[in-house]
Amino acid sequence: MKLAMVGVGSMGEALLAGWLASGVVTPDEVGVVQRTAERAAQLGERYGVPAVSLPEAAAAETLVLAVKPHQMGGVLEQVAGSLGPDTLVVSVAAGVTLADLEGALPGAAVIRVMPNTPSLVGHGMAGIIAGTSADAAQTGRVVDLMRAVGGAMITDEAHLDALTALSGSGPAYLYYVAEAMIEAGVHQGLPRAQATELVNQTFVGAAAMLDQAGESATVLRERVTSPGGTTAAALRALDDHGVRSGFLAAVEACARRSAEMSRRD
Ligand SMILES: NC(=O)C1=CN([C@@H]2O[C@H](COP(=O)(O)OP(=O)(O)OC[C@H]3O[C@@H](n4cnc5c(N)ncnc54)[C@H](OP(=O)(O)O)[C@@H]3O)[C@@H](O)[C@H]2O)C=CC1
Ligand SMILES: O=C(O)[C@@H]1CCC=N1
Repeated sequence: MKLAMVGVGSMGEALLAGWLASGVVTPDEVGVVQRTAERAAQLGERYGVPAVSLPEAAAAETLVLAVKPHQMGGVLEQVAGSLGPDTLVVSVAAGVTLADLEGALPGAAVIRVMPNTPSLVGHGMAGIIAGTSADAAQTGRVVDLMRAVGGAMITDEAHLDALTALSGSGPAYLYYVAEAMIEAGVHQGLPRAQATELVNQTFVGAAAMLDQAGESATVLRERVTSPGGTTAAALRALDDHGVRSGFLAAVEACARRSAEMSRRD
């Protein structure tokens, strides 16, 4: 089996769907392990991927672990007993360090990835950290998998809390801003459906500009901001309400929580 996944919830399904849509793997090359038979059957219907046993999954070329951090200890114990000699283990869990993974799976090739849910639509962003036993070809294999569903950045574990606070959790901040803008539009008297279409398409357009216009966020913002005009009034209100410092505090809190989750003392 080319790719096995243990835990296919929000993040696991985003990766699975993105990988299958990209063609980097086909359904017959994948096996999934889920806690309940109902969820496994749902994934089978949705993606044509078979449910496999944990020992079968543990012998796959690449084994992706996408359970919640607190569920990882039990899963690693089970995996340790049946890990294939050449199986590459990829964990996407926040707060489960390379030392935790390598301690539970002595000698195994392990790679930590911090992905995000836009992988579902091929616009993910992932940080990748190779463990001590992972070789360049194995790291390259994970880079290829993550590039198939978006961007990939090789980094080191010292930067993972900050990376988690930007790209791992970041989509949630943007959905939060989108929700707030839609609500503001409704307050201005727009029907909710219209406010939603206006905001969603504005996000799509602004994101495409960041991606394709070759200009910084600062330059793009300045181009919208006519002197003495409407945007300047809006940005002044955002500053007055501490939105910029709110983002600084949010990113700090996220990175701090990621670090806390990584500490076992
Ligand atoms: N959500 C996100 O945006 C991101 C999440 N992550 C990481 O991804 C991991 C998963 O998060 P998320 O997808 O949000 O969580 P979910 O709860 O949505 O998914 C976890 C999945 O694992 C399943 N599961 C639990 N225990 C087992 C087991 N022993 N064997 C097989 N399957 C099992 C759960 O099944 P059941 O529901 O039946 O318990 C569930 O489907 C976390 O470690 C998180 O840190 C990383 C980056 C972004
Ligand atoms: O909220 C969490 O803990 C996970 C990790 C990054 C995004 N979601």
